[in-house]
Amino acid sequence: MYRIIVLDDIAQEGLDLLDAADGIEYEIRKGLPVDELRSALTEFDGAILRSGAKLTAEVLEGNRRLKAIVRAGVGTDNIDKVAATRQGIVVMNTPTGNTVSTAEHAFALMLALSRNVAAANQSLVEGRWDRKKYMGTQLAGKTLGIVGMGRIGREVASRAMAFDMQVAAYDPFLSDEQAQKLGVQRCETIDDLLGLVDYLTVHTPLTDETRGLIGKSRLDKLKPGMRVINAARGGIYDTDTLVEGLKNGQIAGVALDVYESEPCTDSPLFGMPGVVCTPHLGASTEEAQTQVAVEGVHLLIDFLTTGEIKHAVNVAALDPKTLAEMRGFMDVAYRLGIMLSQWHGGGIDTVKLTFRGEVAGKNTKLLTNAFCVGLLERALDGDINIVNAEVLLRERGIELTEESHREMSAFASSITAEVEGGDRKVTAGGTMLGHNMPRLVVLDGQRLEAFLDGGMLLFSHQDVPGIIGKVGNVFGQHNINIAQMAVGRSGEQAGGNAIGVLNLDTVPTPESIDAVQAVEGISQARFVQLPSAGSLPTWLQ
Ligand SMILES: NC(=O)c1ccc[n+]([C@@H]2O[C@H](COP(=O)([O-])OP(=O)(O)OC[C@H]3O[C@@H](n4cnc5c(N)ncnc54)[C@H](O)[C@@H]3O)[C@@H](O)[C@H]2O)c1
Ligand SMILES: O=C(O)[C@H](O)COP(=O)(O)O
Repeated sequence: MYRIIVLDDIAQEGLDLLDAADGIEYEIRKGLPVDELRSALTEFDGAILRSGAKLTAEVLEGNRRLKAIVRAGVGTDNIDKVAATRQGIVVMNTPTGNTVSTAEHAFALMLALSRNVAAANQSLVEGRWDRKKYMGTQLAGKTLGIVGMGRIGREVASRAMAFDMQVAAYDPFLSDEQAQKLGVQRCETIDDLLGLVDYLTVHTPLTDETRGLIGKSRLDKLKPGMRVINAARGGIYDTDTLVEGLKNGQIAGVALDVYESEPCTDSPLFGMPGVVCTPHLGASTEEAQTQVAVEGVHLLIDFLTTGEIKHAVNVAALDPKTLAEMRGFMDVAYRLGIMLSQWHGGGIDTVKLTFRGEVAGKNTKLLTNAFCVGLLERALDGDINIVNAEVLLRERGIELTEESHREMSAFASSITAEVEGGDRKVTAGGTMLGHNMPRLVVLDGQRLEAFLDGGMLLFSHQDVPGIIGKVGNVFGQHNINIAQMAVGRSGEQAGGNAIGVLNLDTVPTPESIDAVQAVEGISQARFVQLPSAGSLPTWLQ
């Protein structure tokens, strides 16, 4: 008998499936305090939950029985995935079941803001017939800004267009071509978007990049009198900034469904004029709850009874022999992905991977997935791994092609990646030299040899005397130590295009990068951050 624990309210349709499944029994145990939760989990093989239960490292630590956790919903931020992975627990979610309901809720909040629905209702039921006070604004003709054009962001966009709104969007993975197809105006940066929009809605996970997206430094960049909506994750807008913006009129309305800490029954925003809030109801429709419960229960039963893993958001089990054999080149592929996402720096349309030599005869899917993890992980807050990376890449409309050639190039094995989007194409080749030493051996067609490690400054330049010395001087003046340096060029003759790579001991200041960029003969300089050995994902350790 497999035992499943149900930790939050899920739809009856999901429970009916559990009742009907052979070899499965379940218990509903909601609202357990930490100690009881920790001990309860040791009696079960699988768990299913929503955003209520918190599966922290403390709760999961030492568990030898639990093998799978299913989130009946999207966000897995209430599950410590690093801890789960270390415990060998697969974490899965149901990425699409509540997409439409959440988009509709964001839209409901936008309409409620525009027409003062909540405040007018409150005033009426308190006995006032106040038609003057609640003058609203029309959505048609206004511009909606969307940060995060994933599943929910795109559904919101199509609804906004049906309401005759213009849509401007920012998402690092949105290319011009995709934006054109979706009928939205793509903004290069978040700041480009902010000044344009009458309404702003966010549909990203909470990451280091999205936390405090609207904070004090951006308040005066907003179009005066605009309105903001958050049905993604609490913390994306800074609460104090929203309060200040409402008070000084920079912001006319705030609608929130999510909070930094939940449950939340106390916020300085509650009760302020122009504020409408709901208690995390985005996914609370009969349709969404039925879909996520049914899908979630299927995921658990299939995993426990057949070993099938779908929609995993942490590391999938790989047999130890394959992993040992492939780990070095998976590391190369992963680092090339991280480097090229930053070196390209914009929306990506196509990725081409070429495997040469011995590695071409191995399981190159693992290498492709490792590359895709590197390419996307900065935008996806770690909810990406070697199991789901390729699917997530293709879901974003990025075309992926792979080629394998058994004959060797200059190295026994190598990986070349070509990333294209907008009018920019970047390429990089990598290999392993020695034991566990990922190296960059080609960048944008120029041969070189550099460590794929830590902070790196990449710069394209003319192959003329004096440039390297000037770059060295800049970093000397800014007290930044250069650990390693490599230069390369495509041909044998001087005078053409060349590339330089510096491994730096500290993160350079924006001023120092500007100073490098200003050196005559340098066409482009960019700092990229790669992981050091201690900060690799678990599947590479
Ligand atoms: N309120 C609710 O009940 C509810 C329901 C479902 C989902 N959510 C939350 O909504 C969020 C989005 O869900 P989804 O299914 O659309 O996810 P998704 O993965 O399909 O889309 C997220 C998008 O955000 C983009 N992104 C990441 N970092 C970014 C950044 N710094 N700037 C701009 N864009 C960035 C990604 O490229 C991606 O396209 C999740 O956090 C999820 O937990 C809330
Ligand atoms: O990430 C999600 O799926 C939503 O935030 C919904 O959360 P819920 O399942 O607790 O309603």
